Amino acid sequence: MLYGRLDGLREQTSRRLAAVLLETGGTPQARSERDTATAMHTGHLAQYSAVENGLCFGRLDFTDGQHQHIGRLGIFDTEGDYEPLLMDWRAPAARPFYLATAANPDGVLRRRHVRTRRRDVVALDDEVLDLASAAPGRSEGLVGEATLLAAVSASRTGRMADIVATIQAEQDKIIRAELNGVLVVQGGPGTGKTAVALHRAAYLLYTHRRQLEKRGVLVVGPNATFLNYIGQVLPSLGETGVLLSTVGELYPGLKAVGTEPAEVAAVKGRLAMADALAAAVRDRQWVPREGLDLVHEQHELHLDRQTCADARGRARRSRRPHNQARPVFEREIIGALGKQVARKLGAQFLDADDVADIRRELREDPNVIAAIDKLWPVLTPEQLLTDLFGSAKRLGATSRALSKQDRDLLLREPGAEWTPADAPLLDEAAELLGEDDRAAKAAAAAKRRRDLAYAQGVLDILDLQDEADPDVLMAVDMLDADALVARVASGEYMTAAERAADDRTWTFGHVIVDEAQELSPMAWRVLMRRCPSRSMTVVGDIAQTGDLAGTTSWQEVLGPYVMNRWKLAELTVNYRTPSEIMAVATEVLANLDPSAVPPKSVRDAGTSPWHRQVADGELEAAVSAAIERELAEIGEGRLAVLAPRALVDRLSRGEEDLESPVVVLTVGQSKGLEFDAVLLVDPQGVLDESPRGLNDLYVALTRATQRLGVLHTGPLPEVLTGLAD
Ligand SMILES: Nc1ncnc2c1ncn2[C@@H]1O[C@H](COP(=O)(O)OP(=O)(O)OP(=O)(O)O)[C@@H](O)[C@H]1O
Repeated sequence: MLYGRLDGLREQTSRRLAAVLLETGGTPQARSERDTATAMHTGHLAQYSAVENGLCFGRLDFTDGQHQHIGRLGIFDTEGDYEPLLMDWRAPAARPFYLATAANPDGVLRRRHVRTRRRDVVALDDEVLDLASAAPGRSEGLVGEATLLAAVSASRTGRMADIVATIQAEQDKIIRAELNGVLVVQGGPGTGKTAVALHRAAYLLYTHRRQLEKRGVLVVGPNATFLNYIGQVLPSLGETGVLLSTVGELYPGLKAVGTEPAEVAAVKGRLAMADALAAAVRDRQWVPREGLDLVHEQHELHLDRQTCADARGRARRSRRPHNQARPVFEREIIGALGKQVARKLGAQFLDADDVADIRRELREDPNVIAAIDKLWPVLTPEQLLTDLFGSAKRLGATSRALSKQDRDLLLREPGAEWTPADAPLLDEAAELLGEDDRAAKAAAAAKRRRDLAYAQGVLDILDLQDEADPDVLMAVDMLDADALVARVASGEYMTAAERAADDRTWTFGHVIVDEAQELSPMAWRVLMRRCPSRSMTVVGDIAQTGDLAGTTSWQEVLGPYVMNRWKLAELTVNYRTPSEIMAVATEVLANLDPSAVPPKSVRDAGTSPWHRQVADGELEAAVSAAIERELAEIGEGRLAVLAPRALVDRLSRGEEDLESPVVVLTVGQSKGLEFDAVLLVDPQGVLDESPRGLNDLYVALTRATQRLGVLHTGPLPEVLTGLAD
């Protein structure tokens, strides 16, 4: 019945969309309403196809004899009295589905989980919430245990799936937490932090749609692979208005593909870089000790040191960003030069118009422009950083913020590719420099003239073609070039997320940060600029911090922005890693932080993780053999080989992505991901590779949902002695 309704909705919306698209003409307001209707119907159609799988996944039977079905979207009985036939999982009335327990049934008599494949029901799991089943020790507070265990034990596909059918109570509280303020979600590996973050985005958009639709929601992840891994979840929940991005991609157009030593990235991530960049900008506002000579139309002119210093002082006191302060500087310099020229011509013979002419000629003289460019150059963020990192002398100007050692680390060959750690610096530089928007405005005006000419051309052609029948109303009768350009340029068809992706200064209604422990202080500055309302969800695990610039304390990163006004929520149950593997990982965690409490696994795998020592020359062969054995064990699933960077190329098996049966990755690349089986090669190498080697080892051990094997050539690191030979 519900699928029948869904088909009906789809058909009705298609018809409405077709009708709107056929309409033409009308007032500008009618046109704008039409555009809104088009966007709305298109959005609904996308949502209807997104919810096709698992449309209805639950049913609640209440003690008063009523019942309610729960699903991916709300469907109402439009013929009768508008009763909900299917309740959206995000609606308040659906909450008991996630929260009711035998001890606290909230009017629920029975909770049913419905599992479907395509449009067929394949399984039902019922929980009767009566006192008999509330006996202690029966289940550990898990809701819908059978369905949950089926979900967590299923083979992985290489893409993350949504968890709407089995959200657990501690997760539900976070997903539905209030919109405002900063909420930190701390939880061990596999506790569903990523899943919770994404479902929270869907929940917030549903509950605060009016508030959030305009500014959009941003979800930040650590790298493109991870974003690819989680990319399907929100569409499967029917939400398309969320921008998924790395911090680097928030700087439009940047391809941060370069690599660099971890220590260099660590320096770039430090807060001191903000002061260093401010100093680097000031350093470009030059006052030459001997002044500057220049020639203007046969007049030999001289800008003395004091004149330059005064002009610089004026421009700085304007408190505008560097490029926007340049017109102030220019006005001062032109004024000073104008006086010199006037004196040479005989000031007493000149009137105000002559003086204005002199100034204009000065402003247009390439020699004068070149002189001003030397003293106060217009700079792009890219130029500023390239010049700074390419010169020990320029780096010297930052010595108040950076030590000699830091500056030596930053020095690099010109032409090097941008790295992820450069992205927050470019963004910071863009803030300090501002845009000299005179050029941009002129370019925009020129573009508009071209667009208008083009639009007129299009309309002329349409007009010519239709000359045959003067009685038929044509596009040209209703649309002039102006309106055509406005319609295309207004971006009315774009969602907030699409517009935000191209705009460095866009501010979001809510920002969700995943793997937040990895972000450097400079990256936090970027995110805070994008979220002045400080409505944020910050998700991570400080025991998994691998980046040297990353954090080991939430207060440390958030304090500068919200002091202690942030809330902490914790997740304690591990849905990914079986207890046998978690026992090994717990040993590592205890070495990392003796006070840390490991998350509790929901299930046993029934097999023990293993290790094997092999001779160095036989490593490749041993890895291949182990891959074959493990693949035979996991059948449909995915396997990852995790190794130190130095070994990854040696072990790589050619083209592969997350959906391949086997991938070879560094531990850093595997962060946030999961696989049915994991082969960890050379754990000692992982430990030696970074000062945060223990954290990396902890991450590597907690990626598997079923099986874990460790291959090593040297002795087994002491923290892993719990493994079976
Ligand atoms: N309530 C749930 N029902 C079903 N599966 C769940 C639930 N919660 C989490 N999972 C599953 O557990 C796995 C781990 O979740 P997720 O990747 O969100 O954890 P995480 O806390 O982000 O882990 P890490 O810190 O290691 O990145 C995923 O496969 C997720 O689908």
